[in-house]
Parts: sequence; C-alpha cells; structure tokens
Amino acid sequence: MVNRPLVISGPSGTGKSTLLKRLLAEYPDKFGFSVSNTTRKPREGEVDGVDYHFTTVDDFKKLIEEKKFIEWAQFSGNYYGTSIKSVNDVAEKNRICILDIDMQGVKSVKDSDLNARYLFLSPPSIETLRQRLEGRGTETPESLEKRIGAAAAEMEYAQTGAHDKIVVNDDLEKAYKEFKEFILDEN
Ligand SMILES: Nc1ncnc2c1ncn2[C@@H]1O[C@H](COP(=O)(O)OP(=O)(O)OP(=O)(O)O)[C@@H](O)[C@H]1O
Repeated sequence: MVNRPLVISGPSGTGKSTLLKRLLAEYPDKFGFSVSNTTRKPREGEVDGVDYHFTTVDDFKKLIEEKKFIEWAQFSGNYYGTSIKSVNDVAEKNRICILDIDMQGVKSVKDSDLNARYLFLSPPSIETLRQRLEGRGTETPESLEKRIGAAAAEMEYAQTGAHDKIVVNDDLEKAYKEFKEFILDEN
C-alpha cells in the first residue's frame, strides 16, 4: 500500500514542530494534513472542506456513534474531530498524511484500520525537556508541570515498543537526519 499515514508523537516541547517545519520546507509537495470536522460555525473566509468539514451537531454525534473518528473532543461548546476519511483523503491526493498527536491519539489510530507508521520523538531527558519548555517561554509554572507529567507517561508508553521508530532529539542535525530517513523510507 502506498502513502501510509505517518503518526508523529512525543512529549510537548520535544521538538516536533521544529522538525516538521523543516521537513515541510524541504519537501513542500510530499506531505499533507487531514481536514478536521467541527460543529462550530465557519468564520469569514473559511471554506468547507478546506479549513474544516463543517458539520451539524446531529451529524457529528452520528459519526461518533459510527466510530468514524480517530479522535474527537469538545472545546468551548463545540465538537472537533479527525475522521478516518479525512486521513485517507490525503493519501488519495498522493501525499503522505502527517498526524501530530498525543498518546491517546496514537492508541486510537492503533485501534482503527489505518495502516499507519509510528514515530516517537523523545527528548534526551526530562530535565532537557524542562529546559526547552522554559526556553520557549510559552508556559506558566502550572502548564509546565502538567506537560512534564504528561511527558513521563508518554515516555513510559514509548518503552512498550508501540512505535516503529524512536528518534532522540539531542543534536538537532542528527535528529533531523534520522527523522527524515525514517519518514522518507517508503512506506
Ligand atoms: N535539538 C534541539 N536542541 C535544542 N533545542 C531544541 C531542539 N529541538 C527543538 N528545540 C527547542 O525546543 C523548544 C520546543 O520545540 P517545539 O516547539 O518544536 O516542540 P513541540 O514538540 O512541537 O511542542 P508542542 O507539542 O508543545 O507544540 C523550541 O524552543 C525549540 O526551538
């Protein structure tokens, strides 16, 4: 099968965005992201099927019942979700769908019939992760502790062998090389 979806996970602050940004800049036509469903109203300029699949609450609930979502959540009164179809749509456009998701998302994808590949990006240590999150300047003391707690659980899960590849983001150049090699190592 061509273009298996690629699931990238790892603790917040490990460097997923940094590496993905670089990959997308180097290969602008090779990858794609799934279009989420939402029950919120479109904002001006937003296009159905492009920005989101705008869905009624009834339809959204039906999709949940039919187990059509890999993951879904409710934020401030609206539902948001990633459907299996939206991931398959990317492959149909001959692109590799990248899913940047957390441990729960990884488990859901594993429960679905998506034949995905799993990459875990690990920090060299929790202490380094803490320093990077502090250095990024985006966290309050509370959100920092929350992320560190979640990181420990993510790292434990990675120890169970749930992923096809673990890349340790120590030296950025070395990590990017390994990251890219696994991703481009065709499907
Ligand atoms: N190899 C590295 N060495 C040192 N610093 C790094 C390295 N990789 C990333 N960083 C820095 O660590 C911080 C966190 O990286 P980034 O924002 O990419 O993490 P993330 O995994 O995408 O986090 P989130 O899931 O919260 O979005 C950034 O400030 C980034 O510049």
